[in-house]
Amino acid sequence: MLAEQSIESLVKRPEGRRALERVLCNDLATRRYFRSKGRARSSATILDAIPLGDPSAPLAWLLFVRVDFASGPPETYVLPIAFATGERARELEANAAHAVIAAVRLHVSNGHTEVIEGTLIDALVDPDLSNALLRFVRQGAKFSGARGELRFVPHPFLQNVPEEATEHGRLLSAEQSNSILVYGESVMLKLFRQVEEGINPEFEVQAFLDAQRYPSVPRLGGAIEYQVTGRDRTVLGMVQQWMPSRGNAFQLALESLDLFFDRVLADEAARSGAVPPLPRGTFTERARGATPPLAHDLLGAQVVWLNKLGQRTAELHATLAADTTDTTFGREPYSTLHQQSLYQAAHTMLARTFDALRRRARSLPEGAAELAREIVRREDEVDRRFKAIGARKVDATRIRCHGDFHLGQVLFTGDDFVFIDFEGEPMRPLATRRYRRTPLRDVAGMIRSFDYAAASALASGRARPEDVPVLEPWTNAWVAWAEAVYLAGYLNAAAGSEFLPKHDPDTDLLLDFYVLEKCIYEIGYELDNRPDWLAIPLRGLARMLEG
Ligand SMILES: Nc1ncnc2c1ncn2[C@@H]1O[C@H](COP(=O)(O)OP(=O)(O)O)[C@@H](O)[C@H]1O
Ligand SMILES: O=P(O)(O)O[C@H]1O[C@H](CO)[C@@H](O[C@H]2O[C@H](CO)[C@@H](O)[C@H](O)[C@H]2O)[C@H](O)[C@H]1O
Repeated sequence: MLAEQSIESLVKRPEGRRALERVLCNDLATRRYFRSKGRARSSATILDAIPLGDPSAPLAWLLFVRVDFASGPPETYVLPIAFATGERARELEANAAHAVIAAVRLHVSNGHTEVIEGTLIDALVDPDLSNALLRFVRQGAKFSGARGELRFVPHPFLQNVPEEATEHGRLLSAEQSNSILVYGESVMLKLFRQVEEGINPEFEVQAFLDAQRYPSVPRLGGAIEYQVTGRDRTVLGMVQQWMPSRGNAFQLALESLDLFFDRVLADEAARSGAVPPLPRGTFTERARGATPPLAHDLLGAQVVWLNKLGQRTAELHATLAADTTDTTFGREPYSTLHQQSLYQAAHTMLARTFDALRRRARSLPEGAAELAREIVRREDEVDRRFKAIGARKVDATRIRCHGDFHLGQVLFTGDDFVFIDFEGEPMRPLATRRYRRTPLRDVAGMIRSFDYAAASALASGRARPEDVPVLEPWTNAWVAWAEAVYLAGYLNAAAGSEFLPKHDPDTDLLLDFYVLEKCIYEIGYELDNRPDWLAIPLRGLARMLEG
């Protein structure tokens, strides 16, 4: 139990602070947003502590905590903390255990010493703080810590949303890379958990698309910035339009797959062992060929939405590729040097990921352990596939992209799609997430996502175990046709655009490289964050190596 005189002395007095730092060093590593779960931590240091609200009685403290590791660069996280006592503390311990950080005993002296026991919590679950945060943005509030200043900056969209419509903030979910507070039905605030000095790609791309009046993203409502004197400003959070939706496209795909499973199981031929032929050829050949009646039967109504998703993806890329005076956007040609560096980066990621698979072989979940053992033997084969990217000059264009494009980043409004989360892949350093790349990298991310949706639908337990062998070949066909229809929608809408390679073999080469690269990234991501999902990219990789 932590013991101090007040929360202020806990975060400021050297002894209190050191005890809190020891607690945080362990606590942070258990959070979904903590990036380097596989690295040995050496210590945590509170770099700054900013009182939120009236400095003499703050609602919460915003901590900047640097975590150091046995080797490699440190990481800094943002953590709003508050003290809960009595009924409130007990309620949180029972119903929101994820928000609890530590038990605290305060020895408060007001003439006599009073002992108050309570709980240190992640303050985002406190409705008073969530409501105050949006109020701070509306007011353009500023707060100071020992090192830096916190600034809340409103944008016009928020000024036009009446206060009554945003009265009650609620924390969306604890299981995200970042934390989201939703206010009524119209506004949300996202707090980025990892602080990296430099420009935040999500805010930057969102602001660019907002300025271009691009319709398929939420409007930007404001920002939360932090600045240490003499250093670059860091965006810690942003306010955005909340888009009412029927869920994300991953959920939509799962619903479609459920219906699809019913159709397959109702089919006599399928039940007696008939398997569908898989489409042949390269990515572009499959997409450019006519969609056969079988694919229409398999996909049902999804043909329409997959095609539209492809079209909307191309429109997003066309906006990101637009002529602009902003030198961090716009187009750049491919060069052999760039192609070589793509190979080097993929080679390094492959080696690091496969090393981690080997190191953790004993602790892998049952379904993944055997697959992992087999796949690590094929490292050279994967590496050779990556090497193809440098074998000849590719005639392609690089632009700023979404960066971590998958079905979960697409909201389905009922008849259309909205794109969110332009942060890039959270496992990569900030600077590399801002590079210009071929937009086919986003397309490759989406292609991988069809495989994820199909694999998780099969593993969801909805299908009876004895039906899984019947469903498997049909599910593979669903994935192949979903890919082809999505890509057809993309290629048609992007035809003639400068961001699309002029020649299909170049498109195929880039897609092949990036689908493989995403799959290796996913292995690393699942290993660190969701080992129960690890079998999905491992199987995906095995299939790619067969194909
Ligand atoms: N502007 C928005 N409108 C409606 N829902 C949203 C919006 N932004 C995010 N969400 C919801 O929050 C979830 C997590 O958002 P996301 O930006 O992907 O967070 P993270 O950065 O933590 O990955 C999304 O899957 C979606 O359900
Ligand atoms: O959504 P984030 O920005 O946090 O992205 C990370 O987490 C994703 C999972 O939440 C992960 O996506 C992988 O799982 C998805 C299903 O949950 C699937 O749709 C994606 O295709 C698959 O890559 C993403 O890779 C990671 O960066």
